Amino acid sequence: MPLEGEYEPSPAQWVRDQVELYESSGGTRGTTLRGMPVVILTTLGARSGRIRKSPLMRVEHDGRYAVIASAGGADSHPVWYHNVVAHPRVELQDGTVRQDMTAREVEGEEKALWWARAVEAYADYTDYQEKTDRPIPVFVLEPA
Ligand SMILES: C[C@H](OP(=O)(O)OC[C@@H](O)[C@@H](O)[C@@H](O)Cn1c2nc(=O)[nH]c(=O)c-2cc2ccc(O)cc21)C(=O)N[C@@H](CCC(=O)N[C@@H](CCC(=O)O)C(=O)O)C(=O)O
Repeated sequence: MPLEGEYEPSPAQWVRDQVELYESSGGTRGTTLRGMPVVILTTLGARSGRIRKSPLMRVEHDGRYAVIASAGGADSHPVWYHNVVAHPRVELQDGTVRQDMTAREVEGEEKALWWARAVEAYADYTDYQEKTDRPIPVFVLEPA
């Protein structure tokens, strides 16, 4: 059941453009960043209730995904982090496949396992965590 609400594009032009290309091509174009696979996370705004879409690196294992709230190693969480906390029912588009998912933040050993998978998919996550004292949150997404 798709999330309902008015879509509010990102204020960041490059993000908006990637979402637009990804979606308008049915998930056949705009699906990478520097050659590495990207997914689109759709969330419900924690305050606005608007539909928000965030391209994120693809981290997948046995049909489950992780999304990493790295924000390039910034000292504060990306805003979409608060949306997922407030509304764990999200949508994920992986290429041509779009799924309803439920997100939960993971800690401890489970986080370490998924962090290793994330770094394998996108090595820059290691640099991002070194750049900030903020523990970078990891959500695991499972089919709703
Ligand atoms: C700029 C800001 O974006 P953000 O949600 O902080 O997310 C920043 C980035 O994480 C986001 O742009 C990602 O897509 C960047 N990004 C990645 N970001 C990551 O954190 N991890 C990744 O793996 C990642 C990969 C990636 C690949 C390709 C690409 O093009 C971008 C990629 C934003 O959209 N702000 C909006 C508000 C958005 C919002 O959700 N507002 C909530 C309020 C939430 C609250 O504050 O409670 C609401 O609508 O209610 C605004 O200022 O109007």
